[in-house]
Amino acid sequence: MTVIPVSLDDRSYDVIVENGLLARAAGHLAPLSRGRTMAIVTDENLHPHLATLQASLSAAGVASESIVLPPGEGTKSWAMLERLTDRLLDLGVERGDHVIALGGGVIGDLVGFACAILKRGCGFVQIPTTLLAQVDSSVGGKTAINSRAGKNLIGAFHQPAMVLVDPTTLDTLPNRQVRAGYAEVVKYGLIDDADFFDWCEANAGALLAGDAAARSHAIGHSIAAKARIVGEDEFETKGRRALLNLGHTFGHALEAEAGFSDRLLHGEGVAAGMALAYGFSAAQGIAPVGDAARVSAHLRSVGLPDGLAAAGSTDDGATLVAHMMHDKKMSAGTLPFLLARGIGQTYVDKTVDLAAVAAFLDSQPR
Ligand SMILES: NC(=O)c1ccc[n+]([C@@H]2O[C@H](COP(=O)([O-])OP(=O)(O)OC[C@H]3O[C@@H](n4cnc5c(N)ncnc54)[C@H](O)[C@@H]3O)[C@@H](O)[C@H]2O)c1
Ligand SMILES: O=C(O)C(=O)C[C@@H](O)[C@H](O)[C@H](O)COP(=O)(O)O
Ligand SMILES: [Zn+2]
Repeated sequence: MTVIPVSLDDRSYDVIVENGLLARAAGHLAPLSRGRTMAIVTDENLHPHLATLQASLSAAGVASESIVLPPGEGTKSWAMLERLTDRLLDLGVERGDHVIALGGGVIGDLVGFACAILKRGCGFVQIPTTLLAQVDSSVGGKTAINSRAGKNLIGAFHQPAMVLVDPTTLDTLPNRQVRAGYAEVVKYGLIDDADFFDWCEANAGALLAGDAAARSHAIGHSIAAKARIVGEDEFETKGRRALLNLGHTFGHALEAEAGFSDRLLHGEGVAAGMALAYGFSAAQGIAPVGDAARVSAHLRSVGLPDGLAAAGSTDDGATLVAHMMHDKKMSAGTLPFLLARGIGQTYVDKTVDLAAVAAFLDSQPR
C-alpha cells in the first residue's frame, strides 16, 4: 500500500493506492459513515466495480444507495447536476455525510461539485477508476460541470476527504481511455520533470499494455507530483497550479470544437494541446525545435493526437482562439499561456500575443 498525503491545512487528506483496494474499501469508508447509509454515485459502465464496492460495504455492515448516471462528458451538465442533487436530497444526505464518487473524471468532477453546493457543502470521497482520474482528476479538489460557453466554467474548489485508488480497476478500461489518461501522466514530465519524461518514453509501451509495475510507478509518481503542486497553490493564485494546465488552453478549445463529445476525449485534447504548446514555444524561439519534435513523436508513438490534424480540428486559428477567451486563467483581458523552454521546463507566459497564436494555428497541417 502507498499513502500519498495531500497537505492543505485543515483540508488535508490521503491518497491511498493499493491493488485490490476496492474490495477492501469499507475498511476506510466505514469510519466516515457515522452509522448512516452512504450514497455511491457512478456511471452505467461501472457495474462490476460498483458490485465490488457494495459487497465490501455490506460485509462491513454499512448500508449504501447507488445512483447510476449515463457515461460520457455530457454528464458534466446542469441537467445531470440537478438530477444528482435532487436524488442526494431525497436520500437525506447531510453536511456531515460523505458521498462516494466511483468512476472517471466525469463522475468525480460532477459529484465533487454537487457536494460543494449541497446544503452549502457536504463531504465526499473519490474512488477513481480511469487512469486519468487516478493520476489527476481525483486529487486536488477542482470540481466542475461544463456550460454552453465552455469547459469546466461552473465549478468550485472542494477537496475530497480521501482518495482510494485501486489500479486493478483499470483492467476493464478500454484502451482508448487508458491512452487518453496517459496524456496527463506525460504532462507531469513535461511540466518540470525531464527524468520522468525519459521514463515515459522508455516505459509507455509496458504501461499501456497493462504491466502492473509500470502502471504502479506511473500512478504513484503522478499523484505525488500533483499533490506537491496542489499543496503549493491550492486555489491557482500563485502561478504554480497553473502549470497543471499545460496543453489545456489549446485542448479545451479543441474539446469545445468537438462539442464535448467522444469525438475527442479530454486526454486526447490535452495531448494535442501539449504538442501545440511545445510547437508554439519552438516557433517563437523559446524551446529547441528538437524538444518539440520529441514531444510530438512520443505522443504519436502511443497513438495520441500530436496536433490539430490528428485531433480532427477543422476550425481556423481565430475560431479556436475565440474558444480560449473563456479560459479561467484570463486576467484583465490577458490570457496567460503555458509555454516551455524545453522538456520539463514549462512556465506561465503572460505576454503571448493571441494574433500570433491564431497565425501559428493557421500554419499547422490539418
Ligand atoms: N478535476 C480535475 O482536476 C480534472 C483533471 C483532469 C481531467 N478532469 C476531467 O475529467 C474528465 C475526463 O475523465 P475520464 O477521462 O476519466 O473520463 P470519464 O469519466 O468519461 O471515463 C471514461 C469512460 O470510461 C468508463 N469507465 C470508467 N472507469 C472504467 C473502468 N474501470 N472500466 C471500464 N470503463 C470505465 C466511463 O464510463 C467512461 O465511459 C473530463 O471532464 C476532464 O475535464 C478533471
Ligand atoms: O488540477 C488542476 O489544476 C488541473 O489543471 C488539472 C487538469 O488536468 C484538469 O483538466 C483541470 O480540470 C483543468 O482545469 P481548468 O481550471 O482549466 O478547468
Ligand atoms: Zn486535464
